[in-house]
Order: sequence, then structure tokens, then C-alpha cells
Amino acid sequence: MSDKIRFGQKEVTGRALFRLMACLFSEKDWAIRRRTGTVRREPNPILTRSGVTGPHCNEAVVAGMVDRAPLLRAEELSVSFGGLRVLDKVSVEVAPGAVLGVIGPNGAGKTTLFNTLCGFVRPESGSIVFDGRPLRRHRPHQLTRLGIARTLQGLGLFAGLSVLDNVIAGASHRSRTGLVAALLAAPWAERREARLREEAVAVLETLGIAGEAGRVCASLPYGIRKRVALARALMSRPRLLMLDEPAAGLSETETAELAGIVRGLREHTTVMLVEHHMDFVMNLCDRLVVLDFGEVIARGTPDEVRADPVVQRAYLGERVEVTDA
Ligand SMILES: Nc1ncnc2c1ncn2[C@@H]1O[C@H](COP(=O)(O)OP(=O)(O)OP(=O)(O)O)[C@@H](O)[C@H]1O
Repeated sequence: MSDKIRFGQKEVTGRALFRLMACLFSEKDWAIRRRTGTVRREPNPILTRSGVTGPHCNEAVVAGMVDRAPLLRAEELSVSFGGLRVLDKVSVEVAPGAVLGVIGPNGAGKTTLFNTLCGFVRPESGSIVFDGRPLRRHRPHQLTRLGIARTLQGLGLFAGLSVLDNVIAGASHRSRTGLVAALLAAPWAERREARLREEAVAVLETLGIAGEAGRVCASLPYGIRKRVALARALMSRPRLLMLDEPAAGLSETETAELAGIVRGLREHTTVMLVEHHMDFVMNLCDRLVVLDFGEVIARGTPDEVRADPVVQRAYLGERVEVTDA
């Protein structure tokens, strides 16, 4: 079956149509960013950092986190679904440059917390402040403009598109190419697209998958697709990167590599992640928040949390003495 679509005398490929749609949406977005003065032109910071896959945390970054105002602060968020209280006055904050882990048993409310922070779920009460600005009634599609990117458990990639096109799509809010320029293939539009392409390749190189740039996403193993989703999120140059179960489905080797990548990002990006893989979380995060039945039952450094008997009980259950009858 052909992937070409006929418009009058012209045939347009699905790929070209996708680009056109991306331009349409990005034009509106750019206009808003220009009005609000949030346009950024500096090179993608993740390309200028050093030692992204190095094994060690940047101690200077950790030291610098002390006493800095939180990048994100949520206070007393409460959410109910029907009669079920899923979050009960949950407060979290994450310092700039930190990696915050949100952990807890199944059904504890971790994803609901992420969804609330991202505007998918409206809290009944509580407040969210990002970078000093209160977020009220924000919507998920506004996140990239705010400086927040999120990866999803389901990845949400365009399966039929190449890796490169998927990653470029992550920067659609930064593209200024308008509809007319795209239709006329104007030189400035071509130059802009070339710059985005270069940046996308550089991000893929940083994540070690530049060799897959031309491959169709659907044909790639899950571990690679997870990196593609991360690359797409990084193309938006987020100040806060929210990762939903980033290690799920990865091999031990892939998990260790991912930890190295995330450590390298912290110099320019603050990270918040939900994860069940305890070794990954304990070795990577600066601080943890532990949820159980929608309440924060502990918070602190990985060592503090690991030693907390309340946390141990939540994960392992109460010890029950069994006596022989
Ligand atoms: N849209 C919804 N409608 C009704 N109940 C929901 C909805 N979303 C989540 N829940 C319930 O809220 C509770 C918390 O779910 P949530 O997915 O936030 O937990 P979680 O900690 O992320 O769990 P897991 O680790 O299994 O992903 C669960 O009891 C779940 O069944």
C-alpha cells in the first residue's frame, strides 16, 4: 500500500504531511512564546555538558542544591476518584539539579501524583509552584512551554516514523516554520529544519543511539525505544524532566546505562522519577518521597528511607507470627 496522499494534482508522502502538521502546531506555539517572552535560543544544554555517561554524580551540583529555592513545590495535594482518596495532602519539592525519586507499593498514588503535577488530573485542594510561578489549571499540552517534559510508561512514540523524526517532534514548540514557509519550502524554513535535525542527531549521539536515527521506531527493541522517548523529551530542553518508570522492561545492563545517562543530565536538568526498581532508585536519586495509600509515609536520602521501619513495613507488610495448631 502506498503511503502517498493525493491533493489535486499533487501527491504528498505521509512523512511530508507529518512535517506540515508539526509546522502548523508549532506556529501557534511560537507566537505564544514570543508574546510571553519565553523564547530561548541558546544551544541545547545537554549537548554542552561533559561526562554525560560518566559513572559519578556531580558533587558540585549536589552541593549547590543546598539552600536553593525548589524548582517545583507541591503542597498538600489531595485527589479522589469517586469515593476513593488517592492522594491525601501530599507535599513534594525538588531542588534544581536534584534527582527526586517517588516510590511506593502498587496503587500508592505515584502515577496520580505525576498526573496531577502535569495537569492531567485536577486536585481537589493544594497548590503547585514551578520556578516561582503558581500552576493553576495548567494543561498537559502547556508543559513543554513551561519547561517540563515527561516520558510515559507507554512511550507514546510515532511507531511508523523514523527515530529522527520522533526526536525532532519533541522540539515542535521551538520551530518557527509557518504554514506558508513550509509549503513553499522557504530557505529559512529549510535552515531551521536542518538545525533541529543536527540537534536531534547530537541528542541521539549523547544517548548512544545515533546509529538508529534512520530506523522506523516500530522495528526497534524496547530498550532503544525508551531512549528515543527520552531523546524526544530532551529536545524540548526541559528544566524539569519527569520520568515514569524509566527502568521498567530494561535489562540490568540497560538499567545501569540509563542511570549513567540520567546522572549526566542533572547538571542542566532537574529530574523527578517514579520507579519500582529499587537498586536503580537507591543508587541514582538524591532524595526520595515514599507514598503508601496516597499518603507520604517517609522522605529523605536513600539511606534514610532504606532504614525507615515504616517504609520496610509498607513494602514487606507486617510480620505475622504463625503458631502451630
Ligand atoms: N482514573 C482513575 N479512576 C479511578 N481510580 C483510579 C484512577 N487512576 C488511579 N486510580 C486508583 O488510584 C489508586 C492509585 O493509583 P496509581 O496508579 O496512582 O498508583 P501507583 O502508585 O502509580 O501504582 P503502580 O505502581 O501500580 O503504577 C489505585 O487504587 C488506582 O486503582
